[in-house]
Order: sequence, then structure tokens, then C-alpha cells
Amino acid sequence: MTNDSPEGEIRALGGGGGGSGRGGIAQRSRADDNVTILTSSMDLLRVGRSRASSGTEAAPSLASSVDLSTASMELSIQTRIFKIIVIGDSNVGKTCLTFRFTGGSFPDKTEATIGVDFREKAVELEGETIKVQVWDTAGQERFRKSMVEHYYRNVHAVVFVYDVTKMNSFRNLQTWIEECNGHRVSASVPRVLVGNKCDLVDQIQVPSNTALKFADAHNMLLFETSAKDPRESQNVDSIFMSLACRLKAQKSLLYRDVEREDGRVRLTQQTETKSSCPC
Ligand SMILES: Nc1nc2c(ncn2[C@@H]2O[C@H](COP(=O)(O)OP(=O)(O)OP(=O)(O)O)[C@@H](O)[C@H]2O)c(=O)[nH]1
Repeated sequence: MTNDSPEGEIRALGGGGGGSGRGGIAQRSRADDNVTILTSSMDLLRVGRSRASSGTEAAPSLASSVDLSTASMELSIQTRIFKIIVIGDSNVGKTCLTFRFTGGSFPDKTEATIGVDFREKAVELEGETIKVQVWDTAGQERFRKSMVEHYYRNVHAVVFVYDVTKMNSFRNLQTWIEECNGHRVSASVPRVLVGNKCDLVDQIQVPSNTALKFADAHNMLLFETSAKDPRESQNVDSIFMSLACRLKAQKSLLYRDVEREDGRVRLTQQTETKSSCPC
């Protein structure tokens, strides 16, 4: 389990968009919400310090430190971060799916996730490098209780996972969706449904058309896949890449419009760009 929580945050309110998963259906919607980038005061402090300790130059005045901070922020915001949380019953394969996407492999051994594990992957979309930050959440109630608020805070997209060989994990999706809605996650934040463990073909309990109906009713794409089967790795990638494409298409940052507000940098999204992203 890693604990490297993000430093700067990108808060993108709203979601939706298109794409298609295996056997899935595309639901398209748009949101024009603003994108707000908050850079923590810790960043300001760190920038001030690194300049002060850089050797020959005298320690900066407050004014020059702030200028430098702004420059640094402008640099750091070049890389956008999309926070995607992965939710579902314990043992459905959330850890393995996130491993497959970020590391390209299936872990030999996993243990129940406690709290959350962060995994990150930089992806290139239409010439822009975007960090897809995947939050692998705990499925067991006792390991997630104190973390739930953090999961949903400023989330950009949600991946709901069930195990195709466990009907119960599919039935419980309703509870996971209610939890998500209960944490004020806007209906416009893109959500996808993933049926994992499709390699266990003899044990499948959840028929594809049942899952499709459910996904349709909840305005989600459906992906049926296997974190274990290497032949499915592209399909696993497309779960996260389709979300990244949708988020990128919606969020156009105008870097010019930088305002300072109590150590915060706010970038206002004024227009929605048309994307030629293939997803
Ligand atoms: N056959 C098969 N087994 C899988 C697949 N994905 C995960 N598993 C197995 O399912 C078990 C649970 O996987 P995890 O990824 O740890 O499950 P989780 O949803 O993260 O569980 P929690 O951390 O408790 O919430 C492990 O034994 C995995 O090896 C898959 O696609 N196919």
C-alpha cells in the first residue's frame, strides 16, 4: 500500500461524455462546469524554500517568492491529474484491475486493501500528458469506514466493479451507487461499470444482458473483462483511457486566466473544446 497522496489538486466539477466498452453502450452527456486548480500553501512554502537554499542568490523577498510560486504553479499545472476511484465489493478484483492498468501486469498475490492505495499512470492524449490517478479503495467495510469521505472528494470519475462469477457482487452495486450519490458526486461525473474475472468462463453467474440493462439504467458504459488474462489488457486500459478521454474533452483550461486568491490559483474554463480523441 502506498501513501503518496496528491500535492496539487485539480478539481474538475462535472463529467459525462462518450466512449464504448466491450459489449457496452455509449451514453453521452456534457457539462460545462468550471475547472478549478488549487495549489496547496505547502507548495508555496516549498517553492520559497528551494529558491532560498539555491546557493548564490540571496533569500527572496516575500514579493519575489510569490512571483516564483506563481511561475511554479503555472508549470505544475501543465500536467493535469484526473482522479478516478474504483469501487465495489471486496475480492472483485479492484486491486488487480488497477495494477493491470498502471503496471501492465497481474499481481501474484494481493491482500485486502486497507483504506486506499494510489496508483498513477501518465498517459498521452492528443499531445497532452495527463496523470490518471487511480484510487483503489477498500471493499471491506471495516477497512474503508474512515476513508469514505476522501474517496469521493473532488473525484473526476467512478469505476464500479463486480465479479461476473458472484451474483452477490452484482446485486450490491446498488448499494455502492447509493453511497456514491450520498456523497454528493454529481450525476454528471462519468461512471463506468466493470464486470471482472471473465476468464472464469465456466463460473459466470451474471449474464451480459443483465449487466447491460443495469448499466443502461444507470447511464454507464459496461466493460466485461479480466484483470488476469493478458489478452484482455487492452480492454482494461480502455476502461481508464475512455474516462481520461471524456474528461479531457470536457475540461479545457485557459492558462491565461490565472487569478490569485489566498494562495490559490484559479483557472477558469470558458469554453469546451472539441476533441479529436479517438476514444
Ligand atoms: N480468475 C481471476 N481472478 C482474479 C481476477 N482479478 C482478481 N482476481 C483474484 O481475485 C482475488 C481478489 O482480487 P483483489 O484485486 O485483491 O480484489 P479487491 O476487489 O481489490 O479486494 P479488496 O481489496 O478486499 O477490496 C485475488 O485472489 C485475485 O488474484 C481476474 O480477472 N480473474
